Amino acid sequence: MTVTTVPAVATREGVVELTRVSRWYGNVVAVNDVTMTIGPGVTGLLGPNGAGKSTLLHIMAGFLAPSNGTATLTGQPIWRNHGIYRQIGLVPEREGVYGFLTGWQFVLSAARLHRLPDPAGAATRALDLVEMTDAKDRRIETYSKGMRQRVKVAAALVHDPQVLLLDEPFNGMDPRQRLHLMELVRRMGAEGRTILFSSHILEEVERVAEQIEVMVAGRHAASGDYREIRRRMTDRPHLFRVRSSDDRRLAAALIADPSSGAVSLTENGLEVQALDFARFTRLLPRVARDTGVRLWQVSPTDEDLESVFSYLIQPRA
Ligand SMILES: Nc1ncnc2c1ncn2[C@@H]1O[C@H](COP(=O)(O)OP(=O)(O)OP(=O)(O)O)[C@@H](O)[C@H]1O
Repeated sequence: MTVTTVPAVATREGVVELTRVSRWYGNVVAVNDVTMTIGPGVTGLLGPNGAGKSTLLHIMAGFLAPSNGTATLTGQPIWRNHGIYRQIGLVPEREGVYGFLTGWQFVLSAARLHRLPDPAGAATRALDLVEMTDAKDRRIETYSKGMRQRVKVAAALVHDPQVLLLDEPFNGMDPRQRLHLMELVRRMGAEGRTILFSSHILEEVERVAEQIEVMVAGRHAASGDYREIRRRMTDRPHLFRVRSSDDRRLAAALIADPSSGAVSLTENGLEVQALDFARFTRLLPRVARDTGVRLWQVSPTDEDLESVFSYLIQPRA
């Protein structure tokens, strides 16, 4: 007997698909011609501030209409499709919770808004899932950041949606709270839900997500396994500024090694492009020692997130 497993993308069950989606606000193009498929499991949506992550999540949640293109879930359009809204939960970035309510009241009101047949039962299950049962009768204003986030997740999950979208869920949490929420996100993904969360921190994304989608300046910059994305980020040429007791002598010695690319002398010292990052970081102190040059300053000039991400969107040979 042959057993055939049908991939989720083929059946499109629980699959969110964006096809050539753009969204603009007046003159601002927040999302620019994005085509993306998000299937069951955990996917991280990575990008610097202003990349268009929140806009994309809101389009997927049915909160915003695309200005152009289509967004579907399980093959059905999302925008103004009430049946589909039932299958999506969104945890927004902003707090959006009333501190005077208890966790129980907050999640129960979400269940009532969905007109669930058994709101109390649904609220109990959702609070249990995020391990907030013990604290459910305390007012939200007494919760820690992590607890508030988990209660927001419970409200977004109260109708048991297939798709859960989380906007910067780990922001502002302490490490323990972060681990706890990461564990919850992983568990929900393993149960077969389609989970997409946004972040601007690669380390955060790669600890939870198998698949990463990278957004830069409204464009879909890269997509893939986190190892591949990390490799591309580390392998890019790095630019360093170096100040030393004898820049000229150091430059001559560095040029001789293939791990340094262009080396230029400037008023502020040397600018060295390291083609092989790991090799260059070993080379520089060795060369300085061998040539008797003292290093005063070694600083990366292109380490900000924008330049790392920009590198990802450069066309490659
Ligand atoms: N309602 C709006 N009106 C005008 N411009 C907007 C609006 N919402 C977002 N933008 C702009 O669209 C672009 C994308 O914003 P968006 O919030 O989607 O990015 P983001 O990646 O989620 O960033 P952040 O992490 O800072 O929220 C930004 O330039 C932003 O200023």
